Amino acid sequence: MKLKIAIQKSGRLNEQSLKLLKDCGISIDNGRDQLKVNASNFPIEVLFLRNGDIPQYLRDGVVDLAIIGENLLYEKGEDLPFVERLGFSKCRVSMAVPKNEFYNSVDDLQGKKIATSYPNTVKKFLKENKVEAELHIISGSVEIAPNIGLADAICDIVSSGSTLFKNNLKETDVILKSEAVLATSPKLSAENTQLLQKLQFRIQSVLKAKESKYVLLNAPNDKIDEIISILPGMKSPTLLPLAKEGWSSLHTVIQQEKFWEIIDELKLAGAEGILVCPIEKMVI
Ligand SMILES: Nc1ncnc2c1ncn2[C@@H]1O[C@H](COP(=O)(O)OP(=O)(O)OP(=O)(O)O)[C@@H](O)[C@H]1O
Ligand SMILES: O=P(O)(O)OC[C@H]1O[C@H](OP(=O)(O)OP(=O)(O)O)[C@H](O)[C@@H]1O
Ligand SMILES: [Mg+2]
Repeated sequence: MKLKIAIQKSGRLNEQSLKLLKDCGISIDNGRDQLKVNASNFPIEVLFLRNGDIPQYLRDGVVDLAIIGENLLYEKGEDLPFVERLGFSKCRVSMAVPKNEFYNSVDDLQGKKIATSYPNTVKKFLKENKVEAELHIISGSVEIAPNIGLADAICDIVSSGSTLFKNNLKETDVILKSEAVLATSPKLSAENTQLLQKLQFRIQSVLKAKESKYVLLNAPNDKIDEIISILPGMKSPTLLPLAKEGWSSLHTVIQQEKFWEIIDELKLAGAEGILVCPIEKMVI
């Protein structure tokens, strides 16, 4: 009994997918050019594959799981389920046209030429908007297409927007937002579903820890109640007496994004020596 997980052989998702497995305590020693590796301490085999091939492998049950972009599921695997969002490789799939081109609405794409590596995504978008356009399917460097006269518009992945900017294009419509997900095969066996649950538990502990911070601070005892009222969602923080008479140390876990919102309030309320530490795993 062993799970087979596909991850991208090389490219945007490869490094962070491997890091996630490592953070889950799964050791894989992928020697150079090895396309199939067994973990030494978890019943899982990692297959390094081309991104675009992965949906079909999932469908056929050749692999049980895969780490892929949600956008690829939308393009090639709408029938395939996913069980976790993994929080990395966040991007969107968008339409774009030359910066100086007049663009009011999607109707302006009527009869135009659109270059893309994601034909099904574009077809769905055009159909929903009742627009007919001509597709040019290319496998990369899509943003160059309008500049070389190949197309009037493009549909591609946008993250920082710098590739669009450098190619004098403007984003006009966001078709979908995406991040890496853990997708599953519809043919997953009952035994492997159990293993998947084990893996998911580990992934959730890692993800939860990433979004949380362990905060320690010192404060005079008469300020502790006020400080606790500022801390979001805290039921019962740990309180320890300091050697200094009348002072305590307060320990708590808060969401990283909340921390910056409340730091000034904490200081104003009398908190001192505030330490913010990363959490490696969080088991709930
Ligand atoms: N600029 C980006 N920022 C964030 N995420 C991105 C970006 N570009 C791509 N992605 C995400 O990473 C995934 C993989 O992209 P990448 O360009 O590495 O591979 P690919 O060209 O789709 O596939 P292949 O493995 O066949 O080369 C995409 O499906 C998308 O979800
Ligand atoms: O908005 P940005 O931050 O500029 O990112 C978007 C770019 O990143 C991806 O290309 P990638 O570098 O993966 O090259 P590729 O075309 O070979 O896939 C995508 O295809 C865009 O071109
Ligand atoms: Mg790419």
